[in-house]
Amino acid sequence: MKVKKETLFPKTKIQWLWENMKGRRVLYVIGMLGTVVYNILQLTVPYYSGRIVDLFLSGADAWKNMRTNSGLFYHLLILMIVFTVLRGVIVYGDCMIYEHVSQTVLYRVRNFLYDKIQRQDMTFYSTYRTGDLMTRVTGDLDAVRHMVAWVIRMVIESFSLFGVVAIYFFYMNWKMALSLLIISPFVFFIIYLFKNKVAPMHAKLREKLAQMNTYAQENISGNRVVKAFAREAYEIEKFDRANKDYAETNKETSMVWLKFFPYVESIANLMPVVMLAVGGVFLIRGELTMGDYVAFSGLIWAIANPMRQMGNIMNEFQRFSAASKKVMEIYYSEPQIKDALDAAAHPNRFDGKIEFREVSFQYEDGDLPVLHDISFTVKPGETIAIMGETGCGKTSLINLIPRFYEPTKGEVRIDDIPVQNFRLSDLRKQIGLATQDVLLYSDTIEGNIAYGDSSIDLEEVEKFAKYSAASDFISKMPEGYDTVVGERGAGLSGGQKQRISLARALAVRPSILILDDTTSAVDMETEKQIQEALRHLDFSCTKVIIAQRISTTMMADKILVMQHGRITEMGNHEELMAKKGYYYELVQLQTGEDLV
Ligand SMILES: Nc1ncnc2c1ncn2[C@@H]1O[C@H](COP(=O)(O)OP(=O)(O)OP(=O)(O)O)[C@@H](O)[C@H]1O
Repeated sequence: MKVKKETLFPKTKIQWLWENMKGRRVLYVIGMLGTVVYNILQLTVPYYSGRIVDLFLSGADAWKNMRTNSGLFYHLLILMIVFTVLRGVIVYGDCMIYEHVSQTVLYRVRNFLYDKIQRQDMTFYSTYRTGDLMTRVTGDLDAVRHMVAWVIRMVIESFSLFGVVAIYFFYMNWKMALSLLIISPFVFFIIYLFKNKVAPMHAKLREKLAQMNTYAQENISGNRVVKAFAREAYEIEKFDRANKDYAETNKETSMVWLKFFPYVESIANLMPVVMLAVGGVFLIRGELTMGDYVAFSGLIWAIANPMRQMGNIMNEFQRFSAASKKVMEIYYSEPQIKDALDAAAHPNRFDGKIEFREVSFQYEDGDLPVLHDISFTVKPGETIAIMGETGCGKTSLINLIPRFYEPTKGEVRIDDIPVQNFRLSDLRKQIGLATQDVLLYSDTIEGNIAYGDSSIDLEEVEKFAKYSAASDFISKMPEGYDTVVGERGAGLSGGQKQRISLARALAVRPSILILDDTTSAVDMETEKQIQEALRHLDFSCTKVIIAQRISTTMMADKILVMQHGRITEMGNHEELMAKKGYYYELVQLQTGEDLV
């Protein structure tokens, strides 16, 4: 599949969030309503304070009221306390709701992404770097969680607080309210300008983080190469540069707000000044009671703080925007290679006939085709050997059998059925593959061999290890088949890893066995043993073997010689020797070295 960097998503970011809140939406709406409610309750303290001041502290009858109407005083005081406690309880419950829903979204999206990534095809893996993918499922996803848990809450909090208090201000004294609120549109304009500046910064920041994570991941997994070339200092410096770059971009992003902050802060700070000046005049003129003045000043923060908070919210919103785009890119990505809608189930073993019909192939990011008009047939149970100089297209050819890639022209058939007509799982279950680059899991040797079919018992594992000439060295290990091989099979030689990988491919009893230079690192004697074992497997199996050694190819029923993506010679050992072409020359060359 061609993974487009600029993808149009079927849903907006907020719709996508909403979709992933399924099952928790009602709870989330309750949370949002709770936010509005506890912000309304913010009014109660200044309201009751205002009334207490007017009735019992500053009014002309204050002292008299206190003596004759002390019940009301305590009543107001108790209500103030009750509402304060109630507000505290709602805030607590509300925080729990936001946290709970955000964790649910995080869990759901993370699982979904992992599932998506697992099902992607080869092009996806060559398009995305591991560090970048890791950033998407960790840092980017956390920005999404933060949106649900904090940003949305802050938006509701700021707007509801601002709105409720503005209405209350107008209710108390519209002239006073207007004087205070008239400057607020400037803040929105400043925030709008800020948004335009900070949005690209967050996109850049996110790329820098992915770059840094990629360096870290590559260095950790490639530590042996680093050590072999004594490049530790170089790698440390490279990471340091990426780290510094990230830190600088982070700083730059923060600085953007600092450019706008003084204006917003000045406007917010102007509020108490306006309050003092205009409120004072209104008090003197008798247009405002002392109680209302107290209520106004007790709530002035509720107008100023949302203004201050706005920058922060916009900043976090842009972070979410940059991160969610990256997450959604994976979320909505579809592999090109997937089951055809009419793919029929094929649970039985294949006979093992393989046919390439005028197959050409080019990688999507490649400039030129790597395979040209490849045609050949392998009968069930036969062994075909593919040879040719490095880069001539051998691996590309065998990758078309399990549909890791699709031919750009022509058709690959198994048992006379185009491979596209099988379900991918049915097709791949019937193929045992040992790749050039051996990757063993951090598991026991037994676990690694039984990876494709965990139902097989130790006895069978031992049998497959015998086929691949691995049983001798495994039994010499102190813990035998229980030996845990580290990440990438550390602690084993290249040839040992290859033999375990071969046993793993055989352990699924495949109808088609594909070996990509699997015995290149084993000695001649061991390779002979393996070839002999492969001829006497206790199940029928067509073998496709990429090999460079004549000792392997001469036993094959058919040999394909490839040059520059084309088949230049085809036949068995005797036929190709008689041709006196490239194969003959190779035999001459190797006979002097290997075959005596
Ligand atoms: N994922 C890829 N994307 C783009 N080009 C690729 C990719 N993999 C291989 N190629 C190119 O395709 C060509 C054939 O590569 P391939 O791995 O099939 O050769 P090979 O014969 O198996 O080589 P070797 O013997 O070294 O393993 C090479 O030119 C290689 O650069």
